[in-house]
Amino acid sequence: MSPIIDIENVTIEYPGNGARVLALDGATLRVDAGETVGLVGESGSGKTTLGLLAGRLLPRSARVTGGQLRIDGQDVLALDDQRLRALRRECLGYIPQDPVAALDPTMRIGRQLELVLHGLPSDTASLRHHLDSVQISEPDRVLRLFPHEISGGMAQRVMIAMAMARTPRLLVADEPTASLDSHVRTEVTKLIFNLAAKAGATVLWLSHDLRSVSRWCERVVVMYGGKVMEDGPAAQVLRHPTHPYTIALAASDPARAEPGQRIGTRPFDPAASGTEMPSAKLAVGGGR
Ligand SMILES: Nc1ncnc2c1ncn2[C@@H]1O[C@H](COP(=O)(O)OP(=O)(O)OP(=O)(O)O)[C@@H](O)[C@H]1O
Repeated sequence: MSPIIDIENVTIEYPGNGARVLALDGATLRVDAGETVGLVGESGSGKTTLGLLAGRLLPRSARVTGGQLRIDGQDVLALDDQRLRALRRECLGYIPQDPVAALDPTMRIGRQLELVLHGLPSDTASLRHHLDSVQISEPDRVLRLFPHEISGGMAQRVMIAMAMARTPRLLVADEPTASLDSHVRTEVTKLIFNLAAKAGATVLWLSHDLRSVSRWCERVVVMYGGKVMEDGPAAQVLRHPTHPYTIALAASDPARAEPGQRIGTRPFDPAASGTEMPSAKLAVGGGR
């Protein structure tokens, strides 16, 4: 059986100020169906870029300059628009970091959910059911509201409902609790993993929160400077890290971490370790 995510040596650049930013620098990752994978790494290490790549959801300015990508066996970079839309619809659920920005400000919540459900039952009872599944109270009222009329936490629950509405095979969640108050983070994290388990979805969980990763993910992948640095069972990677960056990372022991604790840039000094790994590499030669 082919892996659900098969990223091979992918390189992605963004135009920067006079130079290009190498966001992914030969990233390789294989994930089998049913796995729960925590993708961790400091800010700028390439997690979001890799998550967006899975659905070819990258901003227009991004340029894939090398490598191969298969999602659920399909060569995503070669798909035409129609097939790409079908892949996103049939296979992928995506929960973004910023739910409010991801919702269409001009459209009521109910209408946006209806569009996601295209081709599936989308009568009021069905819409209500999807909001119930993410524990939104008064779903009938919420269906009639515009995004600016709901809180950030509610918007994130709406995004979760949309991501799960078509029972995705792969759920990519990009720090979905980062914008939430600490007291609801645990609850929302549990909700997402429970819904994913019920749907039988593979989860790629992009996070700075080591505690949530160690609690919910069976496997941990550590990124640094656009590369995968370490990859293995969560308990092993976090308890017996081998790469200098992961050693520094795991020094902030997840068991002692506060809920929502972010992984900073503090722990690892590449110069001191003798390893050259700037976190966001600048490609030589200026813009393209
Ligand atoms: N739209 C963009 N335009 C230019 N550079 C970008 C863009 N998006 C990301 N980058 C750069 O690409 C590199 C990787 O960023 P990315 O957002 O993938 O990292 P990340 O690990 O997800 O960070 P964070 O944890 O802060 O979300 C960084 O240097 C970032 O500044």
